Amino acid sequence: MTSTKGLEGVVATQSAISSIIDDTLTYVGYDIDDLADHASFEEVIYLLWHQRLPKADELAELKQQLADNMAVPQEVLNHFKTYPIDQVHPMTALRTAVSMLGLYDEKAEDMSEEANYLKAIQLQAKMSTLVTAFARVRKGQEPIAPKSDLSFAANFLYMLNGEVPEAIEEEAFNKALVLHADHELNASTFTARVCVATLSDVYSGVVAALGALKGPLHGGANEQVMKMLMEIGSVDNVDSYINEKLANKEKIMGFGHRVYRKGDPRAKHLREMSQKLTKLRGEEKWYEMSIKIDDIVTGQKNLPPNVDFYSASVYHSLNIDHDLFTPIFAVSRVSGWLAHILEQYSNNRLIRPRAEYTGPGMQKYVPVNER
Ligand SMILES: CC(=O)SCCNC(=O)CCNC(=O)[C@H](O)C(C)(C)COP(=O)(O)OP(=O)(O)OC[C@H]1O[C@@H](n2cnc3c(N)ncnc32)[C@H](O)[C@@H]1OP(=O)(O)O
Ligand SMILES: O=C([O-])CC(=O)C(=O)O
Repeated sequence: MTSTKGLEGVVATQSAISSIIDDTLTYVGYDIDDLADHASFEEVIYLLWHQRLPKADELAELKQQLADNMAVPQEVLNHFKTYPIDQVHPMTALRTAVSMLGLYDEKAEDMSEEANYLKAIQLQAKMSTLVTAFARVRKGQEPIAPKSDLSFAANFLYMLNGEVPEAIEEEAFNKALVLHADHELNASTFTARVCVATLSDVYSGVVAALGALKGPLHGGANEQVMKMLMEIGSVDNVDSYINEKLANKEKIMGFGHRVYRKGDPRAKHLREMSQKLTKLRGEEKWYEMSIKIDDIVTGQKNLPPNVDFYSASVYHSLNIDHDLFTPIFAVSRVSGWLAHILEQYSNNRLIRPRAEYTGPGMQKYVPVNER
C-alpha cells in the first residue's frame, strides 16, 4: 500500500454539483464567471440543491422559506452572552452555535429526505443570523431581526450593521456569496461528506465542516490576508515584507492552490470588487498593496492568488470586522456543504480509506516494571 500525501490527485467520490476542469470552475455546468455576473445567491443555493436553476415561482418559494427560517432559538442567543467574549473566535462561536441548533430541532435525528431538506433550509437561513447576532452581542449590541423584503446578501449586511446597504455593497456581497458557495471536494466539503457517510445527522456534518474551514490553509486564510495587509501598512513596505517572507520560505496567505495551476477564476471578480470598493471608501491603499503583493508572489513564485486574497480587502471595505471574514465564507459555503451532504445521503457508502503504516515492526509486550 502506498499513500499520497494530502490525498493529492486522489479522486474520492463522484459528484454532480461542481467541477474544476482545466482551471474552469462550474456549478452544475454553469461557468462561475457567468454566475458571478448574473446570479443571485438564492438562485445559486437552488442550483446547488436541485442541480438546475429555479423558475420564478420556485425562487420566490425558496426566498420565502429562507425568510421564514432566519430566526434562531432565544436559548442560542442567550448562550452567546455566556461566552468568554474577549477570547472567542467567531468561527468557534459559530461552530458551537450550529451544534446547539441541533438541540432545538425536533427533527434533528429524522433522516428522511424531506426532513433533511428542511434542515438544509433552516441551516442556510440561520447561519447569517448566528454570525451577525454574535458579532453584535460581543459588542454589547442587540441582534437585529432580518427584513423579509431584503435579499439574502442585503439582509446579512443589514443584520450586521442595522442599515440597509447601498446597491453597490449589496451587489459586491452577493457576488462574494456566489463565488464562495461551492468548490468540488475542498477540505471542508470532504469533511462534511466523511461525517455524514457514517449516516450521522446534517448538523454534525456542518459542524465538522466548520471545523475544517476554520484553518488558515483553507477558509481561515482570508482573515490572515487582512492581518498581513495591516502589518505591511503601506504600499512602500510591500517589497521588503513579501521578499523577506519568501526568502524565509514562509507562506503568503491567499496564494497557491491544490487544484488550480494557472489561477483561481474567482480571484479576478474579487480583485475587481476590491478596486471599486476601496475607491468608494477612499482607501485605495488596500487594493494597491494587494496588487503589488500579487505581482511579486505571482511573478516570483508562479503562485497566483486564490479566492481568499482579494476577498480580504473587499470585506474590509464593507466595514466588516476581520475575524468575521471566515464566518462569512461559511455563510456562503454552507450551501455547498448541504448540497454535498444531501448528495452523499442519496447514494451513500461509508468513506473509509486506508493508511500506509510507517511505525515499528512487530514488537513484544514488556510489563511496565521491566521497561
Ligand atoms: C478557500 C481556500 O481554501 S483557498 C486556499 C487558502 N489557503 C491559503 O491561501 C494559504 C496559503 N496557501 C497554501 O498554504 C497552499 O498553497 C495551499 C494549502 C492552498 C495548497 O497547498 P498544497 O497543494 O499542499 O501545496 P504545498 O503547501 O505543498 O506547496 C507546494 C510548494 O509551493 C509553496 N507554496 C504554496 N503556497 C504558498 C504560498 N501561499 N506562499 C509561498 N509558498 C507557497 C510551498 O512552500 C511548497 O514549496 P516547496 O515545494 O519548495 O516546499
Ligand atoms: O478547493 C479547495 O481546496 C479550496 C478552495 O478554494 C475552496 O474551498 O473554495
